[in-house]
Amino acid sequence: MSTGVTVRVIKVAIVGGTGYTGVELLRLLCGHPQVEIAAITSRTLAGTPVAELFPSLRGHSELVFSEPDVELLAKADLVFFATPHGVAQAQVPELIRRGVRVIDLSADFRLKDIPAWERWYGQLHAAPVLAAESVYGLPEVHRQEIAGAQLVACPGCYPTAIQLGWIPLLEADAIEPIGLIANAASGASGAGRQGKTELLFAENSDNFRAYAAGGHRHLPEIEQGLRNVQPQGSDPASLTFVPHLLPMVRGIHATLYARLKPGQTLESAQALFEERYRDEPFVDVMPPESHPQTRSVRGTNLCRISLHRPQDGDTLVVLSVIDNLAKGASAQALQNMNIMFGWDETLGLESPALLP
Ligand SMILES: NC(=O)C1=CN([C@@H]2O[C@H](COP(=O)(O)OP(=O)(O)OC[C@H]3O[C@@H](n4cnc5c(N)ncnc54)[C@H](OP(=O)(O)O)[C@@H]3O)[C@@H](O)[C@H]2O)C=CC1
Ligand SMILES: CC(=O)N[C@@H](CCC(=O)OP(=O)(O)O)C(=O)O
Repeated sequence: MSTGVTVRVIKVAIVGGTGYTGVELLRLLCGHPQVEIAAITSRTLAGTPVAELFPSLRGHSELVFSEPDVELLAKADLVFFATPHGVAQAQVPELIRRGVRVIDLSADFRLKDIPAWERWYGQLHAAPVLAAESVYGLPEVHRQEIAGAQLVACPGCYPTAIQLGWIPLLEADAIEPIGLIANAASGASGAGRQGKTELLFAENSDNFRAYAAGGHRHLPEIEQGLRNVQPQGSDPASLTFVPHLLPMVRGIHATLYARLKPGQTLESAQALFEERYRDEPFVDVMPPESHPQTRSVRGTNLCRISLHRPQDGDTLVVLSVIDNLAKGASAQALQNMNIMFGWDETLGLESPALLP
């Protein structure tokens, strides 16, 4: 997709460059022709060359980690926050005042319901007005608003896989919106690059388990996104969401269960998906009854989706896979950047998945 806008090189900065989404952003940005990476921050490793911490970037980056200083960040045209929740909401207001554009990968600006955010994240929100003004960075729904946004809140990884798997059906009022069920499993990189016992190799390998089955903080984000696309007057979508931890590094596999409304079939649902995502460069609607694999999207910005109708009953099963660090975080952030600056949406995101 070409917008005809004049192409220029912009300066970007990454806050949180020692984490998994930060380094994934850096990997992708190194191959982006319109971007100069002006700064990458770490409080713990300021002064250390990036390629010393991440040898995969030797020969690709001469950058040295800096302290996350607002004067440094304000020199950039665009700042990515790849930090735990609570960090961006404290630092973004000043950058916004100075006219810098921001893409936040954390949950700080995703929810419009601030009391809900405060309940789920257990702290007061420091910038509720900015949260109200931010644009939710799911391009398949908000492309136009993203183009003009100063602050984009990148969706969470589970919410991306799950929303893309149900949006065509809810927009067309083709499924019962109440009582949806989402079982989703994530690779361990979804939990970030931090030392938690349950993420040790000896705990997580050769093992499979659910977590937060009684309520995960992505639930309100998913419900907000699903309700946003429903026709007016519909019963608001509600779901049971159970996340699982997979003994692998990257990838999310979501299995979504919904009841078809009378008159709907596998074929009509398949037609809805094919029509809805026909022009989407990063959503692949596979033939019905196929089985998308996380491996087929590893390192890419793709979401691959397939539909099933077991035993010809009234349940429609949607399978949706993404790479949590890519379409679930950093590659989606790049897609948002491309839209914000009027570039081809696929710039820097063209490579196929890594195999094996
Ligand atoms: N991992 C995933 O698959 C996904 C993650 N996300 C979200 O993206 C964000 C980043 O995730 P991830 O990369 O996994 O996290 P990591 O834990 O791997 O990295 C966090 C980074 O933030 C920096 N940081 C921590 N506290 C501060 C602070 N107060 N000020 C400035 N920098 C700070 C850390 O560096 P240092 O301490 O050296 O400064 C580190 O580089 C999180 O909000 C996460 O929920 C969203 C979608 C998917
Ligand atoms: C496997 C794993 O632990 N995954 C993380 C999801 C990471 C993510 O997307 O986080 P935010 O929405 O907070 O940005 C979790 O369940 O907390």
